[in-house]
Amino acid sequence: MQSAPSTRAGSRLCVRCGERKAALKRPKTLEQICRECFYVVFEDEIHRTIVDNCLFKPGERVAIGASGGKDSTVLAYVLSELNNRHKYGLDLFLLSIDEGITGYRDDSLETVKRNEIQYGLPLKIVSYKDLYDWTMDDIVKAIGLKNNCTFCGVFRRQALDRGAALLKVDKIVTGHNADDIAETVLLNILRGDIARLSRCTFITTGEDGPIPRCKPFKYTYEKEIVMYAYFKKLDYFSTECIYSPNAYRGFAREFIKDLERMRPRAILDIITSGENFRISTTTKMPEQGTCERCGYISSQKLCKACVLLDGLNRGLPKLGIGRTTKGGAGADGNGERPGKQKERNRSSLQGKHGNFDF
Ligand SMILES: Nc1ncnc2c1ncn2[C@@H]1O[C@H](COP(=O)(O)OP(=O)(O)OP(=O)(O)O)[C@@H](O)[C@H]1O
Repeated sequence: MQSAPSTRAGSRLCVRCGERKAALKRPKTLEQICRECFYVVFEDEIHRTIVDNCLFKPGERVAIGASGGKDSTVLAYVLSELNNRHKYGLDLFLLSIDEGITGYRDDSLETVKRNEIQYGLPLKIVSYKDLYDWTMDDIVKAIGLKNNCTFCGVFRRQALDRGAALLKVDKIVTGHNADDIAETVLLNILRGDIARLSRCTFITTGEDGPIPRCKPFKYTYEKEIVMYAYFKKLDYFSTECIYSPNAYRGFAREFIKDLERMRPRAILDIITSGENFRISTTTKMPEQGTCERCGYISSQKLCKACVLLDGLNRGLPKLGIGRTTKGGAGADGNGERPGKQKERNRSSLQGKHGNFDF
């Protein structure tokens, strides 16, 4: 269901081509441009981001994390266009994680299945039920609405890696956009999460982990993604997750939207600030190892997913939430006790959908 974005352009000519009537005011620059020029600048900026940051090598297999939402749908569409146009030589796949959220993910997966046909990209779906024997519906029954995003974020992160391994891809790309990254910078500052602050602006992460992840929309504004999807009539699913009442991120989001209204560059400025933070050399950072139980990357004896699963399976779903557990991955950002550097450096994996750090 697509609602019309506000495009607010007058009857002037496009400032780029000077020929066609302007159809929209570009949110990033406030230029009045026509639709055709908007497509060109939007796609070219993503192409430049890909080339300037050497995101891909010819011949690579790349999984697009496809939720059916606007960001990943536009990413799948634009990436396959650019791949053909600029001959990147990539083998693209859609990778969807079915968290088991009735009335939300089942519907959005139907959109991804249509995208599979529309864009001619093979789709792989991996479910929490198969991987963990728990769906998010089951988890919410056990833990309630508070903190469920922690489970979802931790489990999705691993599920994407496991799905990517099944597809034998070299890279995962996600639809995280400039607004998402600016929010994450702000939230990491507010939570004092230095370890995450230092890497949340990286365009590629996880190069030391199982499969690197990149964010080709790092500099792409959410409003422009919505406009692009709307004008191109892309088929996407636009309902918010029924289990994600993450108020803290919501406030950060609203704050950034207010700043953007006053100064469109604010989003890029926050990202630049995040990139330029320098972490004191005396700050202790977590050391990367592997989980003793499942072998997944972890800075603790057990990875966060195993700690959370332990809690669920023992009927103690709050185990691993908001408190550091002995021998297990530590505190979640929300339940954090102040002033404990060691804990603050650990994961606060709670994002809009729990996925703070890609
Ligand atoms: N269930 C999923 N399966 C595969 N990839 C996912 C899934 N959920 C999120 N992602 C990936 O993580 C990115 C950021 O997810 P987030 O939950 O923040 O949603 P979003 O900003 O609304 O993005 P989208 O509009 O693509 O849903 C998505 O763009 C997508 O690439």
